[in-house]
Amino acid sequence: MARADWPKAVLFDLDGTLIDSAPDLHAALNQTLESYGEPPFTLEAVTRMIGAGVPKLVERAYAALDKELDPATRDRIVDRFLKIYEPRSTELTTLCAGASEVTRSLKADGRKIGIVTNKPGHATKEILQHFGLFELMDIIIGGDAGPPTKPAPGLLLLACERLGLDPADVVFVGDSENDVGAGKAAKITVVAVIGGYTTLSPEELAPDAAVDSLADLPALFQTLR
Ligand SMILES: O=C(O)COP(=O)(O)O
Ligand SMILES: [Mg+2]
Repeated sequence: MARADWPKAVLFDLDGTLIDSAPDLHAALNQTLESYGEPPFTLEAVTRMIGAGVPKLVERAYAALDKELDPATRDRIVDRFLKIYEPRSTELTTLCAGASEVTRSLKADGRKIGIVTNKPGHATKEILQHFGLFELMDIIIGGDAGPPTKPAPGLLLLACERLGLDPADVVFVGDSENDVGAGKAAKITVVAVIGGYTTLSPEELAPDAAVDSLADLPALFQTLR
């Protein structure tokens, strides 16, 4: 039987799914690297490093420079990166097509909506405020919320718990292998928006369903019910 109230909540990944944040992450990473005397990366190279949170972004940049970081040094670089990134996190960042419309229309339909991102919570909230999405969200879980980051299931499960919902009543929408992995581990239906920050093909990503654009989500939910 079709369940018009399913899904009860739609959780969204942030970077590469609702926002194109790579240009600001790229600029902030290069400024951080420059401050340590390291050379810059191209936007394309940095885009491939995004998706697993800031500590991994820093680790991946140094790995690409053939440098290993001890945890204390990495944490210092992460702190400097965040000091540079946070005040400029919406300078070049744009909303993905349909992000504002689809979140508003799902909410108007009576569904809960939220964000589950590996990006730290403070930067996440600032960015959502800037784009007028903060007030709309029923739940915002950042990468520093406590549980291990995606692809582990903990951030998604924390969102479900705080919403008081069973994972079976929730859909997660993301762009990368971290999102698909987390959704599957949490037993949450996971939809991939094609064209975000991943080097994998849709077949390799293997989500429960895929859409070319955020605007296709409401119609997809009808077919998944
Ligand atoms: O901060 C990141 O690297 C990724 O964040 P995301 O989980 O919103 O894609
Ligand atoms: Mg993402």
